[in-house]
Order: sequence, then structure tokens, then C-alpha cells
Amino acid sequence: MDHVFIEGLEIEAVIGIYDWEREIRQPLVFDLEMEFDNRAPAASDAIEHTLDYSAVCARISAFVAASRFGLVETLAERVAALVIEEFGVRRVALKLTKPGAIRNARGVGVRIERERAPG
Ligand SMILES: Nc1nc2c(c(=O)[nH]1)N=C([C@H](O)[C@@H](O)CO)CN2
Repeated sequence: MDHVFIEGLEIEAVIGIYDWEREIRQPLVFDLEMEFDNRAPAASDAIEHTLDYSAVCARISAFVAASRFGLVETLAERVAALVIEEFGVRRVALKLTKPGAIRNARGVGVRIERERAPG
């Protein structure tokens, strides 16, 4: 199956479980692989037949920038659901990195894969 991907989408948000983290915005980095049949847009050369990665980036950026979750797990789950529900994606793999959260680690975070419910 084909994919449309987004690598290294950086967005700042309020995220974290500690009191001091509720007072600041921290950088987050998103990597997504979205299952999508690219044959129709390849045949028509028309943007309206694509899974438009610029539209997906804009929507994720708006959602994440306005969010205030504690755990990266919660945010990752919500972003995956948004991609599936709003963009009609059947399956998405999403990696959410919180860079610099842990001294001596380049990044920490979660990687999830979610599918649209059948039916
Ligand atoms: N599995 C997780 N572990 C931790 C999280 C998290 O969101 N998921 N968050 C924190 C703190 O907010 C941390 O990022 C502050 O440095 C700790 N562990």
C-alpha cells in the first residue's frame, strides 16, 4: 500500500505532568505515515485527489498548538484520531518526540499505529 508521509513537523505546546511544565510551551516533533492510494492523484495530477500533506500539517499544527495535555500518549492518540476522522485515512503510524525532555537523551516519546474502525 502507498503512503503519504510527514517528517519532523515541529509544533510548540503546553505538555507535561509537572507544575513547571504547565507554565511553558515546549517543542514537539511529529512524524506520520498515512496509508493512501496514490494512483488516482498520480493519474489526474490533481491536488484534490491527493491526501494533501499541507492541509494535514496545518490542521495538526492548529490542534497541537491549542492543546494542553499532560501525557504525550494522550496527544498522540488524539492526533491519530483526528487524521483518521477528518482526512479519511484508513491507517496511520505516528511518532511523537519530546526533544530535550530528558537530559542526555536527544528525544523521548511514543510511536503508535491506529486504524479506522471497520464499517
Ligand atoms: N510515558 C511517558 N512518560 C513520561 C511522560 C509522558 O508523557 N509519557 N512525561 C513526563 C514528563 O512530563 C517529562 O516529559 C518531563 O521531563 C515524564 N515521563
